[in-house]
Amino acid sequence: TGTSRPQRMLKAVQKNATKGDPQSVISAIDYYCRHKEWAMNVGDDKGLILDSVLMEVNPSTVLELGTYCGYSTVRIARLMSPGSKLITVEFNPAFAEVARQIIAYAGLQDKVTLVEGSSGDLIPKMKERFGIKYFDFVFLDHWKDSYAPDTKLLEDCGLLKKGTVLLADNVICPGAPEYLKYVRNSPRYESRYYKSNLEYTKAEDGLEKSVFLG
Ligand SMILES: Oc1cc(-c2ccc(F)cc2)cc2cccnc12
Ligand SMILES: [Mg+2]
Repeated sequence: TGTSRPQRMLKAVQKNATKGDPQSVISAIDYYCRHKEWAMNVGDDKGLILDSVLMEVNPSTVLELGTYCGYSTVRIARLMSPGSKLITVEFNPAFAEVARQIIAYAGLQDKVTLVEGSSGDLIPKMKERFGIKYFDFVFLDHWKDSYAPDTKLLEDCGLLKKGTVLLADNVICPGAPEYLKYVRNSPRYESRYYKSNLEYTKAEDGLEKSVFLG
């Protein structure tokens, strides 16, 4: 066998980015994925929308579902205020291992708690394990058919408060139709679609921002 795509991405970061400089880590991954081999990071186009929505919220607590290699973890954590906390959940241990190293290379390990496991199992444990009362911001970027059930689970576990912002990746490609139906038809959310491109391609994709109304 040999190296995996995530391992090659990590090598590209170690070669081309500056330790402790999150922006250089982001640029190194974007360059690698645009010019060497595609990978399923949120990417630079949708990443700019993620940045602006995140800055608008300025959250104290963030939940990310789907870490992959940590690209969006770095994008989010680099913009978070001192003392704020990001919990990121990854099911795949090989992805988690690479993500830990990329997050540490960016120097953001103090803001980030990476938890390995299934979101469905971990969400009910957030309060007891991490002392989380509410999440101010949730980035959904894991398996698309988990978006809706995990959102309902966050509601049922009392982890959303009035004003919590959910931002979901890939609502067009690969698509999350059940999730869109749920947040767009529920009186408990105010949703809007940000049209963009599938990472590193010309295909359409976009982000859905949904504000929990309590
Ligand atoms: O941003 C993403 C993109 C894709 C994707 C894979 C193959 C395609 F041909 C198109 C899109 C999958 C994801 C799975 C989980 C989280 N994000 C993803
Ligand atoms: Mg994605």
